[in-house]
Amino acid sequence: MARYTRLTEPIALITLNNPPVNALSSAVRSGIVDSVSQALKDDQVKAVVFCGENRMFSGGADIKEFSGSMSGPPLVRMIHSIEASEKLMVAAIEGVALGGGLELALGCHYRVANTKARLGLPEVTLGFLPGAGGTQRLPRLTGITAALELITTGRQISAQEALQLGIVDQVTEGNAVQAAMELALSVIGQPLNPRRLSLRPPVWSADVDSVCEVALARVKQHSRGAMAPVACVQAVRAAAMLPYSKGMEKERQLMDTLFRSSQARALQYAFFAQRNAGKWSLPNGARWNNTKARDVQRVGVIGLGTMGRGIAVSLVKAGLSVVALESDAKQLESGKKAVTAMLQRDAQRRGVGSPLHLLTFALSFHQLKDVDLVIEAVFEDMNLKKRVFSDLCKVLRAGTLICTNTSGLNVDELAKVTDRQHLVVGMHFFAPAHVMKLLEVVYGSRSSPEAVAVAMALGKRIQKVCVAVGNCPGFVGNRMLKLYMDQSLYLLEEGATPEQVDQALEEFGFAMGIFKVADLSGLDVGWRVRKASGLIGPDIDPVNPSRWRLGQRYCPLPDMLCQQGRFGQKTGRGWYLYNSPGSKEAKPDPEILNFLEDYRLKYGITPQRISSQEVIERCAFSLANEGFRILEDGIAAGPEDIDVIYLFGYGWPRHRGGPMFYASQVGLSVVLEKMEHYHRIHPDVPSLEPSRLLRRLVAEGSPPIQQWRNHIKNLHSQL
Ligand SMILES: CCCCCC/C=C/CC(=O)SCCNC(=O)CCNC(=O)[C@H](O)C(C)(C)COP(=O)(O)OP(=O)(O)OC[C@H]1O[C@@H](n2cnc3c(N)ncnc32)[C@H](O)[C@@H]1OP(=O)(O)O
Repeated sequence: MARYTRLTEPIALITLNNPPVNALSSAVRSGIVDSVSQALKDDQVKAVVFCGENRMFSGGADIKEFSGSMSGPPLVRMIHSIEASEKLMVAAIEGVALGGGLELALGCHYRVANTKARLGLPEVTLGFLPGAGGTQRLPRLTGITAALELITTGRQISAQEALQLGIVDQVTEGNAVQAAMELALSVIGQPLNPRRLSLRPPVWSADVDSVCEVALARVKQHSRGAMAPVACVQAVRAAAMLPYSKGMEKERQLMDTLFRSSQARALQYAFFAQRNAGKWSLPNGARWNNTKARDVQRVGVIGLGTMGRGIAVSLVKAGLSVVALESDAKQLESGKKAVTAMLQRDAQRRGVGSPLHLLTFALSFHQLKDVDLVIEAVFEDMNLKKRVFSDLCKVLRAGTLICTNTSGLNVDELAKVTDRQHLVVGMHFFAPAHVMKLLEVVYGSRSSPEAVAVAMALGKRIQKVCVAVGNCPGFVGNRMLKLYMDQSLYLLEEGATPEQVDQALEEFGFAMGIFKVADLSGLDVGWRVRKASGLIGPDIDPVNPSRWRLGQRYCPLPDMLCQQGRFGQKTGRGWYLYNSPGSKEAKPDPEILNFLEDYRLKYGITPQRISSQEVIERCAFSLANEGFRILEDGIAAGPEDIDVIYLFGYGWPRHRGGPMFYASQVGLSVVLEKMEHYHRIHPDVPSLEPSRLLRRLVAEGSPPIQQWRNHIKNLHSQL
């Protein structure tokens, strides 16, 4: 787990060996301690170089070990003894040095990095802080402003930036181990005390307090209830104010509180859930590791509206050739202008060359004849999409995949109009498609494993977090969203205001409440969908619309807003009021309060006082309850996939893990009890009825979320 090599020079090499990322597991730490002691005993050895197997220094502590009882040599003590050693210690950083990996390097007396290396202290993203001296040593190198930024965000930096900040002493284009050995030979014999960061005085400056205040305000605004970023600021402040040993004490105290917190558990769960999502499986047994994805180089994008533009930009940025098609010259011209501007801005920002040569604009389907895959991103209308699909089949080569960007239409129905049902899959992008990380890859009943593999690989290539899901109305994300939206609307009917619901959700950790999100997306989008699905029609009285449709409770409030031309931000009025159309700052609108009062009066609803707790329970538990139904239906492979979808597509606060994880943390029996309670009060809302799987899990003793898969009958995935 750590290999000791005695070189011909007076140098010993210690190689961390724990693929794939050389995580500092208990065995690796033991190996390091033994190797260091071997080097210290050898009189011929004057210096030690640390490196990682396969040109990967270290991805930090082994996150898998955090859920068990930690054994082996503690990281803090190990790093301390490396720093205190009388022999020269040099870190040769290639690949990544993250978390404990970077803390180990900070314990060395010198650091050399390859130009391609990336460094960072991402512990905050796992719910704690760099607790192996990172919060005390880094500020002593970089000063507190840079340390605060790096530690509270977990941002990874390039070797070049690390050099500018003083984190590494040298950057090399060549082999970092070789460069580290050369550096070691040139400094052997020089005094080590000035190189021991713990011996440096705190980088006190008169404005420590104000710098920390600013950082605290920033993290509080960004992280909405997450504890770790706040603790990171406190630890760095201690580095600036206290001697090293006292600062370390503070770091340990803060770490003790964070390490076993529910937030840390949620964030670590999210880390693995995100990685598990790539390990897709289909009901027929096909899986990520038994299906080959063929290469895709040229992609057609049909439709250059908001979604098509974002998709084209993502593809080009990843180095793929794109043929972007529109139906008329005017739309093509406006799409071309927008896509070109987006790509140019991005290239400028990243300081790279313009990739516009990868892009062709077209008006004729014939120009798609040589592409390997098409992503159709036309308007969300089944008939229009069907027309596009059948036209495509006339020009595409036999093996070309056809993907539809749809937020919920039936992929099987679309596939039926093609000559290649096995090559049709859904690709549900989220707006704006070049920014949002989530991609639901929807397999239909006829989609071949290869087609799913290709879509998943393409999604990964364009840096999306891809989740394979089955075909049902709304797939996973929007199927659940509908119930969440319904509950928020019922809460308005029953007495809440949009700001009250949004405030409760934002205090829970959502970046934006559901009504603000609705205003941002445009209320007309859902209105059109409801019209198309027959929920709104000529037989509905526009003045006194029915609150009962298709056999269940229905809230006509959003339709009534749309009738008034209140489409959200774009019209300057929606659930909130905006200074002007397109403006982003949402202000409570007294007109809406009057409108809600009149509405309740008209329908004889006596307004109730709705607590924030009820808002969260009805919204979050409804989401989880539908998630259980989705698992029973075999639409998602496991609870982790559902949570990943909510984390990356719907703004669910990461420190709460996702709706399924949240339900598991609150306790399944509590969720069941609450759902039974709300269903009793609202028998006209069938979705509030507890799902069968939730009942079964409670009856079977509420197993931990990692074991739910064993209790799901329809489940095909065995991670
Ligand atoms: C009071 C107690 C005191 C305890 C002190 C504890 C101190 C902790 C300090 C720390 O070091 S915490 C860990 C900090 N490190 C990180 O957060 C890094 C996490 N990893 C990454 O960011 C990435 O994985 C990567 C290293 C940049 C590599 O990215 P890449 O895209 O190339 O691969 P992945 O698919 O992400 O990962 C491959 C594989 O490796 C697993 N893995 C990655 N990092 C770790 C890790 N630190 N521990 C355990 N496992 C790790 C990952 O899960 C993948 O596994 P799979 O099975 O192949 O899916």
